[in-house]
Amino acid sequence: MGFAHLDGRTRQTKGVLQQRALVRRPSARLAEGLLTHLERQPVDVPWAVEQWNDYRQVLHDHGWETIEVPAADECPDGVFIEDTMVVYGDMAVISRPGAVERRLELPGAEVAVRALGYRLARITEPGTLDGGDVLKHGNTVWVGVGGRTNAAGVEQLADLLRPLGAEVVPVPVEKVLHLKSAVTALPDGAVLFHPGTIDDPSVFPSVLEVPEPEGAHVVLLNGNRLLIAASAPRTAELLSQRGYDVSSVDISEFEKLEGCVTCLSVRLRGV
Ligand SMILES: NC(=O)NCCC[C@H](N)C(=O)O
Repeated sequence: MGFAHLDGRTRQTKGVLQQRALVRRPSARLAEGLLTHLERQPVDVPWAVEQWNDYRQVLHDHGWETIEVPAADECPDGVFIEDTMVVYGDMAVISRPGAVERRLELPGAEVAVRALGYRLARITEPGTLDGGDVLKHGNTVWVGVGGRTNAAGVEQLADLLRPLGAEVVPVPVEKVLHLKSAVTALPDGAVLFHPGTIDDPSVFPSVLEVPEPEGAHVVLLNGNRLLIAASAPRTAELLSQRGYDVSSVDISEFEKLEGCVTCLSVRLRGV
């Protein structure tokens, strides 16, 4: 017996829940990726590809099917597929990245999610929105605003998701690239954060402070299983002590480009 999380509600389904994740292979031009808050460092692209394969393997080990979005080799940041869309229930909202150069990444992402049967909507001018600015838990959708995502983008997303039962909450973000560079949520809704990344953590009903910035990023695999970056060993230990089954993956080459574990996939939890 599976459960489908559509329209923000959980419905029992006859089938086994399909866990599918969109991923996109790193471009050979990865080292040219955009930087906002970090100094540029040399990037070992072949090692990045190995890390990307390891990331996919952890998803596979936990029952996820990864679906490769058509390559975008001319897009250095194409591997950060999370930014191209926001999926809620049976709707995929195609983003309008705040960085103009990343808009070339959208066509392949749109083809892939349409082929999976999702209804499509899109953010349009003057709105901008990156998927990395959108954190969902239950029917609450927190959206980072002030960096790559502007107020018009938040408003458009709210207009699209409210009819599906979502409550959209804007969160000012300026110290880090995206909202999910600062916070992600545990299965129980507790929001992980490291001091100094967001001004006002009280916007979240429940928070858990973590000992390192990278510890704020987790991917929910299923049940109590989490994926975290190898650069957050103290947080991995903290979460293990709280009863979570934590898998670590080294994504050092992506972190050099302000990427994190959530950026490398779009997780689709549907039937
Ligand atoms: N969701 C994310 O946090 N994506 C990371 C994007 C990093 C990329 N170098 C950028 O600046 O757009």
